[in-house]
Amino acid sequence: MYLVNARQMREMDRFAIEKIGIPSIVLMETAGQAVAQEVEQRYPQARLVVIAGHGNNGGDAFVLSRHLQNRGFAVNTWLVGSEEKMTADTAIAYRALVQSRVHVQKLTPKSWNLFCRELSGADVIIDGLVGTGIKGSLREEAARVVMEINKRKDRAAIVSVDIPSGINADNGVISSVAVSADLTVTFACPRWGHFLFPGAGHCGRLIVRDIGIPAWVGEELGIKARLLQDEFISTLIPKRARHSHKGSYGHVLVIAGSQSYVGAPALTALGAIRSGAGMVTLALPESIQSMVVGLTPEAVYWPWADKAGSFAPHSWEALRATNQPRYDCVVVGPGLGHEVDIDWLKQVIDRTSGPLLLDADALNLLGQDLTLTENRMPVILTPHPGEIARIMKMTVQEVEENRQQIAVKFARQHRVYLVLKGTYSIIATPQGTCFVSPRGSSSLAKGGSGDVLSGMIASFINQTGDVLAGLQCAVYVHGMAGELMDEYSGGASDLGLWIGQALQALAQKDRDNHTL
Ligand SMILES: NC(=O)C1=CN([C@@H]2O[C@H](COP(=O)(O)OP(=O)(O)OC[C@H]3O[C@@H](n4cnc5c(N)ncnc54)[C@H](OP(=O)(O)O)[C@@H]3O)[C@@H](O)[C@H]2O)[C@@H](O)CC1
Ligand SMILES: Nc1ncnc2c1ncn2[C@@H]1O[C@H](COP(=O)(O)OP(=O)(O)O)[C@@H](O)[C@H]1O
Ligand SMILES: [K+]
Repeated sequence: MYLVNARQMREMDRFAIEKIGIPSIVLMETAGQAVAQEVEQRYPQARLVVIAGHGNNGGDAFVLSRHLQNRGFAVNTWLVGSEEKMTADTAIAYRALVQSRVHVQKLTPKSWNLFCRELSGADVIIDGLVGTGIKGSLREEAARVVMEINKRKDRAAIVSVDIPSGINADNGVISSVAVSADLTVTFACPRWGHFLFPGAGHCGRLIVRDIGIPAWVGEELGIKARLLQDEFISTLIPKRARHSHKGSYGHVLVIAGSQSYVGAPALTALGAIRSGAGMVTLALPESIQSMVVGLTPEAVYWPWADKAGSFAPHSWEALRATNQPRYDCVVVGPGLGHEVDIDWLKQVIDRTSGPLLLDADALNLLGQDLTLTENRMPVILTPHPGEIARIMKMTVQEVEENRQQIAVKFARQHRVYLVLKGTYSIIATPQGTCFVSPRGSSSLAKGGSGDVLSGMIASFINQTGDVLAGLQCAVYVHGMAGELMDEYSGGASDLGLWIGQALQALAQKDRDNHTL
């Protein structure tokens, strides 16, 4: 499913109207009906207050008001704005509502108290004040309305049309206030503002409804961002052949760990093992090997020269050995600590082949010289916002406010695959495309979950034989496993169990899709 900004949504609309010939009023009618259906299904017999602005978002709200009234709902509809400023389609939707003998009240200083009383008596409040057409911060009257809506949050369900009013659909920024919705019904495809914070935190449950714009329009318009979904991921999950052996599923090499971070290599190995890797070798500073062995008996151990509990400066020379097995994907970084230096990393990069994933402390080293991976492909970087901020010499806030642009620009410029981790992780490719995973949970907001993800990425790259597919599977399944795990009690080392459950759920989905 495509993920768009406000301009791209307008272009999709225009294409549907001008090139396909769907009249714009039909799109509005379909959009309004779609929200009406969602409300009818979820809140039967509710008393509704519908709030409409004079833009097309308000037009959608007028349409849904008419349909819900026709289905027997008690609806009070308010216009916040003026009839004169309505768009052509909104004016049509408004007239149809009025001519259906529905009284639309106008919000004025005089009617304000009545408006507040009606809000207090509502079971469901529909927010059609402003959608993707918002400019800057909400003006005073709209902001007051939003605050009144939010005051009823405990007593009424709040449903936003397209996007909660006050959120910038391009970047999720809230300049002043925004509606805090329980349910948001959007059309055709989601907008970035639904997945970028703080806006994303105001959407409640997000429903995407088809309004008749064919999916290929996104491709036609060159839209490069997509939201990952179960149906797509279930087709990527590699099948296990009955007639297979450990060599069939790839060999992962993890170069990680130090005295202070004994668990990190173990968690990375666990991520790889629990998601189907055939073989995992752990290269560790010699002195910590005995501690890690007890944590992951499935791994093969490769002790490297040690200096005070970290990799010694020349420990990379282990890679010179001529009798090494073939490693299909290499992970460097989890728990390295601060003792290794950039020359050590350079040697490791130069002396390994195949897909290379740099995580954690390896990313901090890479920040000292971004040319290190220039001649090495493919390279995968998995920073959290703090790590990319350090690499790019920005603040975490700057990163979080520009997640999409930073991920895409960095991946293109440095010709790497980048996973910008976070509540909705973004995968960006060297070609400039990007993918957002809607999956995840606060159960993952704990030390070590990123280490597990790195192992999963390597494992899925090997099993799918494709870097992008491996990244998509790993990030998505990691998020699903987090959703299945208890938010409080589940830790990174418990993820293994839930990875299995997530994979089974996806396999079932794939079977369902192929059953007539
Ligand atoms: N394919 C789809 O997805 C379809 C989408 N559709 C719908 O169209 C919507 C987009 O419609 P749109 O372009 O008319 O803009 P919209 O969101 O109503 O905002 C403009 C209005 O907001 C106002 N306003 C602006 N800034 C403001 C501020 N700071 N503070 C206060 N007010 C402010 C502005 O007022 P003005 O400045 O003009 O006085 C104007 O009235 C989209 O979200 C979806 O619901 C469907 O109808 C069809 C298919
Ligand atoms: N609230 C959340 N919702 C979804 N995913 C989350 C959340 N918090 C953390 N995660 C995920 O958990 C992982 C944490 O990685 P990271 O910060 O590198 O942890 P560590 O370095 O301790 O292993 C990332 O994949 C991130 O996307
Ligand atoms: K809205």
